[in-house]
Amino acid sequence: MNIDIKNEQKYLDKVMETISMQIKEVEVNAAKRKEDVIHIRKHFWDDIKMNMDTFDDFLETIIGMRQQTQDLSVSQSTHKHAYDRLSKLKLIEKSPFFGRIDFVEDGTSNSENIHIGVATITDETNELILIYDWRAPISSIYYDYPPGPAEYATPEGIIRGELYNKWQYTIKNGVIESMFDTNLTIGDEILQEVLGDGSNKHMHHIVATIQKEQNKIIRNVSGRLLVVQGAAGSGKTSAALQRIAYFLYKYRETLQADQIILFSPNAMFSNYVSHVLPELGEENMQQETFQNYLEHRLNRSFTIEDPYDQLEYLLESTDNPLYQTRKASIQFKSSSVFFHGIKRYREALELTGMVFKGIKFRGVTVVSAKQITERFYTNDPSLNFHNRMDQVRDWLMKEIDHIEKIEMKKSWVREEMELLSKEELQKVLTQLKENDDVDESSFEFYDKEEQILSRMIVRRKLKPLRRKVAALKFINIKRLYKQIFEESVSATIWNEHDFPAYWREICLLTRGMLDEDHLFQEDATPFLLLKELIQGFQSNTSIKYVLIDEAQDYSVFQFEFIKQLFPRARMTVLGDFNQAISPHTDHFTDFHSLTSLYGSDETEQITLDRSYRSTKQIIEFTRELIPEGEQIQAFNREGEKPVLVRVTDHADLHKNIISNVVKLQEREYPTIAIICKSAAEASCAYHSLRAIQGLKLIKKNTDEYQQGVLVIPAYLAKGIEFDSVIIYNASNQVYGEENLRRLFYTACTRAMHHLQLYSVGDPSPFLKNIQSDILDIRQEGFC
Ligand SMILES: Nc1ncnc2c1ncn2[C@@H]1O[C@H](COP(=O)(O)OP(=O)(O)OP(=O)(O)O)[C@@H](O)[C@H]1O
Repeated sequence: MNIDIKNEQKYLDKVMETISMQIKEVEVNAAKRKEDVIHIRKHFWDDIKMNMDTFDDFLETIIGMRQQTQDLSVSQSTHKHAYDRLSKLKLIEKSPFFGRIDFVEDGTSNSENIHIGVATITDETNELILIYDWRAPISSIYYDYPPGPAEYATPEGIIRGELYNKWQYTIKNGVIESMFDTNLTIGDEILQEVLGDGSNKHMHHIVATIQKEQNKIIRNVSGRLLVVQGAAGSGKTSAALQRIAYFLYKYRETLQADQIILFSPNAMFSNYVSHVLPELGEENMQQETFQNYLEHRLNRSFTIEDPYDQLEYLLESTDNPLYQTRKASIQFKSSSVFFHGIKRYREALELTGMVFKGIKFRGVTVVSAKQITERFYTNDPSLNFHNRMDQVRDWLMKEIDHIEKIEMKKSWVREEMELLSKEELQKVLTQLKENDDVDESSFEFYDKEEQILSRMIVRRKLKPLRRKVAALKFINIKRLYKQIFEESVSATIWNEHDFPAYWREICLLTRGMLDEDHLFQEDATPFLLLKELIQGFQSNTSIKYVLIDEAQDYSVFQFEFIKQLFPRARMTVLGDFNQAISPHTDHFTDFHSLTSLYGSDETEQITLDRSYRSTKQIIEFTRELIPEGEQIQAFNREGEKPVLVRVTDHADLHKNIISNVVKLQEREYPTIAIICKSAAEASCAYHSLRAIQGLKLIKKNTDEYQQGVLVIPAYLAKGIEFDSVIIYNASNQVYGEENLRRLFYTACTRAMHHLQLYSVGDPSPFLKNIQSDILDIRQEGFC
C-alpha cells in the first residue's frame, strides 16, 4: 500500500486535534479535582460533628473522620490521575507518533494500520485506538521484524501474520519533517540522525529507535535473573531504563515506581539518567549506590573507605610498601572463597567462638560477656543459631527487669528524684490520682508516688540498654570479624590452599584498620555479611524489581547481598567485563558465576555486541584495545580516525591540548572531556590547563553531569559520554601496566564523535600494534 506524507500529515493533524480536545477536557477535570481536594482540606473539620460525650457519640465522630479522610484520599488520587494524564498528553502533543506498521493477522484480510507513539491515544468514543503505546504487545512487531512474516505475544497467546510495511517518522512541532519506508531505505537514517546529535545534559529515551536485541532485554519477563553483557555504548543503560518503563506499563495495575530500584555507580550518573522515565510520562524508580547502602548500615560504628578512594590508592600508591598486601587483600576478600569461608565461620560459631559484650549499667558490669557466652552455648543445641540468640536476648531482657527492681532502691535514684521538674512531678501525681483510689494525704499515697517516680527514673536510664539488647548489640561483631584474621581461627575456616599470598600481612593490616574503627572498602561488604548472618538479614520485601547497572564492578559478595536484601525481587544485571575497573575484577571475564544466584533455570543471558555511542572509526580503534574486540560491531556512522599525538614533555602536552580544545570549541561540541587516569592526575592536569576558558574539574562528589570542557578521572566517566574525548596522557609511563587496560578502554569508549590521545614520550603498550589506518599517529607539534 502506498502512503504519502500528505496523508500522514492529515492523520497527524487529526490525532493532534484529538489530543488538544482531550487536553482541554482533562484540564477542566483536573481543575475540578483540585478544587475538590482544596475544599475537603479547607472544610475537613466543618463536616465532622466533634462529640465525645457518650461512647456512641465518640464512635460517630471517629466514623465521620474516617469518611472525610477517605473522601480526601479518593479526590487526591483522582486529581493525581487527571494530572498525570494531562502531563502525558502535553508531552506527546506535538509529536504523537514515531512509527507505523501495516499488519495483516493470519486468517483475516484486513490490514491494521498501527501508529506507534510514547502513549496510547484513543478517539473521542474511546473505542478506536489512534496511537498505540510503544509498550503495547502489537508494537513489538515494529522493533522485532522487517517486512514479512511476523508475530507478537499477547496474554492470550501468539498472534501471527504478515507485516507489509514499516515506516519511521521525524515529527517536530506537529509537522512531519521526514518519513522513511524501512522496506526501501538502507541503514537506519533516524538512528543515524539521533546518534549524530551533540551530547545532552541528561540521557534521553530511545523508544523510537530501539533495536531488536535491545527489545529482547526490555520485554524479557521470564526468569528471576536477567544478565546482560554488552559492549561499551551498546545501550545497556538505555535498555535498563526502557525496561523499567515497560514494567510500569505491563504491570500498571499492581506495580508502583517506588517498588523498583536501580543501583547506579554514583550520584552524577543517577542525575544523568534521571530524565528518561519522566520523558516517557512515568515516575522515576528509586536510585541508590551500593556505597550509600553500606554507609547507611555501617557508618555509625565505622568510617568506610569509598570505592573511589580504594581505586585511587591502587592507581597512585604503587610505591607504598603495603601495596601488594592491599591488592592481595582486595582480591581475596572479594572472592567466593572468602564468601563461603565467612558462611562456614558463622556455622562454626554455633559450637564455639562467639564473642559478646558485657552489659554495663552506670559503669558497672551487670552481666559479663563470659556469662552471656556460657548462656548461649548452654542453650538447647538443637535450636538453630537465631533461636538460641533470641533466647539469650529474652534472658538479658529479664535480667534488665531484675536490675530495674534492684536499682530502684538505690540512693542515686533518690538524688535524681530531687532534680525532677515540676511538670514531671505533676504528671506522676495526676497519673496516680486517676488510677488509684488512695487518699492523697496517706503514707500509702506517698509510697506509691515514690515508687512510680523511682521506676520512671530507672526505666529512663535503662531504655538505651534495653534498645541495644533488643537490637542484639551485645554481640561483638567487630571482634568476631577480627577473629577471622587471627591464625587460631582462620586455620579452621580455610583449607591450606585457600590462603592467598601475603595472608599474614593481610591479617595484620585488617586488624590494624579495625582497631582504628575504619573499614577498607573490601572489608565493608564481608563485614556486613557476617553481621547479617549473625543478627539476621534485614530484607526489603516491597521491592519487586532490582536493576544493577555497571554490574562488572560488583563482587560476588555484593550480588549475594543484594539478592538477600530483596528476597521477593527479580534482578536485572547489566555490565561489560571489558570495563571492569574495580581491582577485585582483574581476572573476571564473564558473568557465569551469577548463574548460581538463582540457578540456571531462572537465569537468562543476553549479549549486546553492537555499539551505538561512537562513530565507526572510534569503535574500530577501541575494539583493538581488548581481547576478542573483533566481536564488537560498529553502527555505521562515519567520523574521523582517532589521533595519537606524541609530545616530548608536559609543557608541550599542555600547549597542544589548549590549542586543540579551542579548535574543538569552534566545532561547537557541547562537551569536551579531558580524561585522566586518576583524580591525582586530573587535579594536576586541571591546574596546568586553566588557560582553557570555563574548564571544570569533576570530582567524586560532583553530583551533576556538566557540559563544557571537563577534566575527569576515567573511573568517574564510567557510564556517561562526551562529544569529544581527549586522553590526557596515554603514555607508557601512565598506562604501562596490563591491569590498566580496562580503565584505558573505558576512557576511550566515552567518545561519541571525536577522540584524540596524547602521549608524553612512548605511548602505552596497548597502542603498540594498532595499524595506521585505524589510529593516526603524529609526532609532536600542533595538530
Ligand atoms: N536504540 C538506540 N537508539 C538511539 N540511541 C541509542 C540506542 N541504543 C543506544 N543508544 C545511545 O547510545 C549511547 C550509549 O547508550 P548507553 O549509555 O545505554 O550504553 P551502555 O551500554 O550503557 O554504555 P556503557 O557500557 O559504555 O556505559 C547513548 O547515547 C544512547 O542514547
